[in-house]
Amino acid sequence: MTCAWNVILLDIEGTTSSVSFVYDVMFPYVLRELDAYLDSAWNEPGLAPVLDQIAQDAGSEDFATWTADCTDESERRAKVATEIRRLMDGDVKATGLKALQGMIWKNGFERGEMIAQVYADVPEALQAWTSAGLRVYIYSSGSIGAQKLFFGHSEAGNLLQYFSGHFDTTTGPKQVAKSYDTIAAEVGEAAEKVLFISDVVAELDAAQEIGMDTRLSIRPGNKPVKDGHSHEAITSFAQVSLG
Ligand SMILES: CSCCC(=O)C(=O)COP(=O)(O)O
Ligand SMILES: [Mg+2]
Repeated sequence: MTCAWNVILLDIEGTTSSVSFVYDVMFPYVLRELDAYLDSAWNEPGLAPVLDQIAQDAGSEDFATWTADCTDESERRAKVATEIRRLMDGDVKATGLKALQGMIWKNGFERGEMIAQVYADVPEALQAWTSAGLRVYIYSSGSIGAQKLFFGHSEAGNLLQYFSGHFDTTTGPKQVAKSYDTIAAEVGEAAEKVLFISDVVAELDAAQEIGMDTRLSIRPGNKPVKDGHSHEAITSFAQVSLG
């Protein structure tokens, strides 16, 4: 059997998994744990680059410059917590925020306080696609660390074995065509050999602009999509026909 694609690239929220799991379980977990996490992890070396990224996302050079007006560490921590809450209120998909969320979710997934929801057709499709010789990658606004925690602790078990790799916003914004060019180059395929599935038309438009094939994911609870787009819609991965 010859297949139209060599690679399937997947979004998470609204595609493999429900928007409500992210908004009603994962984001509240971050808001609940944020202050305690910042207190306990403040001096850990892994936090420093994330704080620099949060400062850069806010338009500053680095964390030291961004917090130059703070008189002590508790003021610096409070400034970070306020910024994280502001970004989450606006659902901003900033790279630093996403990295910090991933670090906070680590405890939740590893202690079994959260188990990632995936649609029932997802594990079956991952199995079928990889058995057919396709490579599957994730491209999500969630950090690569968060993606690995998520699929490593799903209600269908550890699904990481199915993925050949992961991309997040460190590759570029999801609504920008150049990001998909970079991904095609990194996975070593012509854009035409990549199928991208997402719930967001602007992301699909960007992928289509460079020649990727696309499917619009329609799942319960997704934001309604306006007519007039040029993407075939699917309600289940079982509708992806390998030819
Ligand atoms: C494990 S990713 C958690 C969900 C998340 O934070 C997010 O922003 C998902 O965005 P997507 O690009 O997958 O729609
Ligand atoms: Mg999505």
